[in-house]
Amino acid sequence: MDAFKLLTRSTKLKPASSAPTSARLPSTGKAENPQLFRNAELDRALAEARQGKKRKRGDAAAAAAADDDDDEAVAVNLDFFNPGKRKRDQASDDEGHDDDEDRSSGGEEEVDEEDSMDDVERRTILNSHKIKVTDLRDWDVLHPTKPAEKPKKKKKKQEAAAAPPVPSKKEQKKARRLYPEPLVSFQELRTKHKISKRLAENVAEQGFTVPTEVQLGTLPLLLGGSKVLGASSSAISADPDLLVVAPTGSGKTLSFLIPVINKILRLHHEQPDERGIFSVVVAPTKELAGQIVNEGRKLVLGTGVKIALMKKGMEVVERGDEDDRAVKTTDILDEDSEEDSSSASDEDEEENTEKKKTRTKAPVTKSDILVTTPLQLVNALSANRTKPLAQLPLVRSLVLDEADVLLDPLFREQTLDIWRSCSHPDMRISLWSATMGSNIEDLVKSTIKERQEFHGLETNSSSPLVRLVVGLKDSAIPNIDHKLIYAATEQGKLLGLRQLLRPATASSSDVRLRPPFLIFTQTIPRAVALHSELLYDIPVEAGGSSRIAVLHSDLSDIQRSEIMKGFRKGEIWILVTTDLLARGVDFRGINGVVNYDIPNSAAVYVHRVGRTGRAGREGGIAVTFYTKEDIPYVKSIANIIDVSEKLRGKTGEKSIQKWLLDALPDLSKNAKKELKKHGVRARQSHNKQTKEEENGKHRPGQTRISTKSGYERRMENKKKGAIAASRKRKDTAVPSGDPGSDEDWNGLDD
Ligand SMILES: Nc1ncnc2c1ncn2[C@@H]1O[C@H](COP(=O)(O)OP(=O)(O)OP(=O)(O)O)[C@@H](O)[C@H]1O
Repeated sequence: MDAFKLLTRSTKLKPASSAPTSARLPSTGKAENPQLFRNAELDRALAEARQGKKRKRGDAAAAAAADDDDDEAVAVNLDFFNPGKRKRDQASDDEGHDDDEDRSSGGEEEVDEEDSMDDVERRTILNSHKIKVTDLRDWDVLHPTKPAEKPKKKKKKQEAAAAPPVPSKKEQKKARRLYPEPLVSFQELRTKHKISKRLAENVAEQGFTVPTEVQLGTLPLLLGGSKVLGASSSAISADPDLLVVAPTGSGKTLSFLIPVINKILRLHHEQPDERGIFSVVVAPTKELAGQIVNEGRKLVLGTGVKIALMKKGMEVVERGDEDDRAVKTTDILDEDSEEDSSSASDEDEEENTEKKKTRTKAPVTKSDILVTTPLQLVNALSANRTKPLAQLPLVRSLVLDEADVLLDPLFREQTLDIWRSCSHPDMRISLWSATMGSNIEDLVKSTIKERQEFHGLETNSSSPLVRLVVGLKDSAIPNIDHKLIYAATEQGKLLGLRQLLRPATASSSDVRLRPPFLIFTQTIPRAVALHSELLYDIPVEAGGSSRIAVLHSDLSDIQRSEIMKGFRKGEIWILVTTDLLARGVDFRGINGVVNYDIPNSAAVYVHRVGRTGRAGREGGIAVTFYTKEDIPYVKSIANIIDVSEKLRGKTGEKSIQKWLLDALPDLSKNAKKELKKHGVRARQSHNKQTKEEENGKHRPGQTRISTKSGYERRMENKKKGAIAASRKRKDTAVPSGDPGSDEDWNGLDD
């Protein structure tokens, strides 16, 4: 069934050939290449150069294999558990899953040093894929001044004269650049980085052909086993704390899960008696946390590593407290309220219900990896805030996915609490997002220091904080088309949206958006209202109202997961939602995103539109409607679109004309803050009189989602109310003189 054809209600659709984009829609399948910044010619030249280098070595075997499969040709030392050694021990993993496999493929060969890339190759590959790696340590840590040796007087004078001048900022910046050896193929995970065979097989099982840029850059850094050269050829030790900014849909999940699982496998082998939570992955919403667990489950299959989603009532620490055997708990905060704040800070706040119930203490989880939203884990660590925060003493990796939002004021305290509760001296943190505010780096640096001091750990300069940026920081992916459409009024937006739903009625130059797609609104009530407005826009032949759904944090967990399933399966074609789904959630074949209401910040725009164009898929469209009220807030979005098109090297007419960019007003810092916190004020509380309306700045109902005029709606409501009242009068025999009967009737409320 062609969803588009049915939605257009037209049989006069142009054939696919005349609509060239349809051939490469995200929903049509796999992307040819998930790398966003590749240079095919350069890649070919490098591959040839590497092959030439191997042949030169006169190693006949390597040369023969290089023609076949480059990675197999690498003479391998597969000592997964002992990467520093040259020879492989007969290691086995604790569960015995990998034992035989590792041994059989291990061999006693040595790592071929010459297979390491030379400096020029590393730089060329990293630069061509727009990967920039920077050592963020303070300059005096990076270049400590040598302690005075008490030299002879004469020598002391000479030394003082020859003391190196403090380098300029530019020189420091250059000196901070790092050039880790990139991962050119997934096979190298095994051959160079010695991950377990089973894990490597699970990765291969996913069917990915080449690593994405973020995988290419971060996996070697996090897995170790290869040199990380600095600009001045100084090497750093692996296993750093890592801050990653990489485009939406670029495969960050795999980038952090592989090293996390690999580290745990190593720990299982080295310390078989030590069991507990070794890794914590924090994500801002349940939907994203659930998705990470699903991805993780595919990777841990048969490795003996366990991954679990944090659930209410789950015990994460052994308290040894008898009171806890059967505790009366007060679930002060429902986690939905936490997600609400991530979705739209302004949404009508859900009343936090206090649920008092008696429960028996559950056994402590046996998972190695715990994936959680911040509040859920903090509640578990503090017994719903009735006890001091417990520690997580075994955690070696803490992953903050969508780190910028987790460190935003809304979640900051909870996230920092989790961070501080990880007390192991070897704990490393990695922070991932497609956007990262400028304040995050300083916050991360100070928290690393603070945690070390808090736990009395030694400040370890050999575990640096490294930043890896793919492409341009805080920019939208270049492989989607952006449309910024002026709709003047709320009614104009609704008309515009209906035109997208039935493009056959629009002219050929108009945007064509094929389902499945997402529609974002500013608040939950607006999402609900838009959903009911569109319910009957889908023809019955196409499945009618069952094809459109609304998802927000006021729904129950079960409803939320049912809708997610329906959308993933393709049963739901159009999903109206809030910013709850703006981040992280991966619906691979989404053809487009509609910003029915403009996002609260440029960062939210980047994340919302990044739900399409995943893993390099072409043909995704991002439509943003704006009204007169939005004009003061549109410039940052227009700028993002402009930069994205420049990145793409788009020729011809640009989506954002220069005159528009020049004409749009800049937003003050305070106004930006205000917008981020509250959204566009005019549409804050749907169906209620807003402050602006009260002050006469906006006409009443101006921001309401409806094509009907206020007068029409009032008349309709009156009619409905009158009918309801008359029924009520008929149905219930009202005892004479009952004072409640009149007061109960509230049909005329509009
Ligand atoms: N090397 C690869 N080749 C092809 N597809 C890949 C590769 N790595 C990951 N993917 C796929 O890319 C999609 C996006 O991955 P993922 O959800 O990890 O992106 P992300 O970078 O976390 O995005 P976001 O910033 O939106 O959270 C997933 O469907 C994943 O399976």
